[in-house]
Amino acid sequence: MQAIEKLIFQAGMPVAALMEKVALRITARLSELYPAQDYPRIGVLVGSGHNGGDALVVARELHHQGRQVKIHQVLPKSKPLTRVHGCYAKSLGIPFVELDDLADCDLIIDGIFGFGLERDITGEIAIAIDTINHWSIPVLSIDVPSGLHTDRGVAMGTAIGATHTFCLGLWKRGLLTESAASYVGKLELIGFDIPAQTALQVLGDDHSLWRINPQQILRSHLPLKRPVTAHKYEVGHLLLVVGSAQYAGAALLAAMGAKATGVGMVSIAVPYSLKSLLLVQMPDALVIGCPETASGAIANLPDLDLEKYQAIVCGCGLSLDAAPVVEQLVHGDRHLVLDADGLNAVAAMGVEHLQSRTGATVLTPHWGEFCRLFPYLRAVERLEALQTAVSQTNATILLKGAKTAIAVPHRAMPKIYINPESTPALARGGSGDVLAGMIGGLLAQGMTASDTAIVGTVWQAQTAIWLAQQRTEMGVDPLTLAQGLLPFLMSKSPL
Ligand SMILES: NC(=O)C1=CN([C@@H]2O[C@H](COP(=O)(O)OP(=O)(O)OC[C@H]3O[C@@H](n4cnc5c(N)ncnc54)[C@H](O)[C@@H]3O)[C@@H](O)[C@H]2O)[C@@H](O)CC1
Ligand SMILES: [K+]
Repeated sequence: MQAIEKLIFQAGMPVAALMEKVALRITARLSELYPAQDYPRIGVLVGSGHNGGDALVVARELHHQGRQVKIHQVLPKSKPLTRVHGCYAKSLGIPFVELDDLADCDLIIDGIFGFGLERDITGEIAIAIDTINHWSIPVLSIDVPSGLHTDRGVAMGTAIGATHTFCLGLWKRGLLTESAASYVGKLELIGFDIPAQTALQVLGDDHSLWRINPQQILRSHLPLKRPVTAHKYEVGHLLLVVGSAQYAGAALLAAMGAKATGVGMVSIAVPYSLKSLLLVQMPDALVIGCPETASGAIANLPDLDLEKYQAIVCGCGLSLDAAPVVEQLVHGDRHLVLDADGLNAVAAMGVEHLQSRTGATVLTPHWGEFCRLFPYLRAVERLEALQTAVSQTNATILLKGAKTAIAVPHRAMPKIYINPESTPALARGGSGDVLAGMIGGLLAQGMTASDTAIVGTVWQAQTAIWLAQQRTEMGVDPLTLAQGLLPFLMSKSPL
């Protein structure tokens, strides 16, 4: 961003004009989200740099709209442009006040730091940020919540917990990270017409990090279309290798996730004692009862011709006692989705066994499972760790979290796609089983591994958001989720 900004200024755009343009756009969007009748009193926090300059222009405009604006400057000195905006605001009679005088505001605008934050925040500014975080006043952060590292998304000492963040120009990497999720609130991009040529010059066209556009992903992939002459075995045969005496429900939830994808045929390999349970719940599935270990896990797969399956999902509720089965599948050539104990079994056998697989491999770990798979990456930043993990395994890895990241093998440098919209309603035992089944169902129907991971993630997250609006976050249990996948799609594109 700094390099792009420099080129724009070199080409002749005056710095002050760009600040004016950006701040007017911020003001326009702010006025839509926080209308004057509901938010008459505005507190504006101003730092020493151009983030503070933006905030001062917004303060001026809101003052002219007739709102009661108060400004608190956190540092005595400012950059020249910020200083002159401050002088003009004073000349208009906008009061410059102590921090505590903002406590009665309806909205706080955070213009303390943007991408110019250089070091940890300490002393009075840290105290000010912590104080604001204790108030229950909505906060709108300009560019980034002050204190958050623009690239890494970690708090530098402390950081503002924003209600809304208006990111300026281009998405900043840090805002999309897992660690930023609890600081950024709702994210919006405020564009300011960066010339495409300038962006290309700085960034090139082969980026390794992408922000998923959920609406576009859904529109272009779902519902899946099948040929009019489709035969059930032409629209995918999926095998699930799942379940144990201890975790029977996971098998069922994975199967329900798979079913929602419309896959032509679902076969479910479970320990023999679970067979009748699965059949009652999934009469359309072929249930294969397998020999069991003493603990009720799958001991081995009976003589199955794995060639007939287009994809296999392995791991949901499996238990580690079924590790030999995971090993067999990893050494096979089928497209394979590994989840839960499937991942733990691979962690025990060593991830290097994935490298030579000929079929596609999709791993769906949360961070704990990821660290078991790649213990030497535990201390590395999440997205960097993900990139290394993909390079070493040649697998598509879906790292679950508030900002699920999907990393895909791509020449020298894996590509990472971040899902920007989700809901904590999904933080619930069983959500992952549904997802693994969905990915398997899509994979069996011929979608590429990377598309299945992206489409599955987006479809699940958007369904959960939709369900949470109707039933609250408490109401999005995995069964409801699996059953909501298709009604959600219908609500998007009624037939
Ligand atoms: N993207 C762009 O091209 C545009 C950027 N603009 C704004 O400019 C911002 C960047 O402005 P700046 O480069 O002036 O940087 P900032 O406004 O983020 O802050 C830099 C100032 O903070 C001080 N500082 C940094 N870390 C500190 C710490 N830990 N404790 C105390 N002081 C600290 C620095 O000495 C410097 O004075 C963007 O975030 C955005 O809001 C807009 O004005 C217009 C367009
Ligand atoms: K800010």
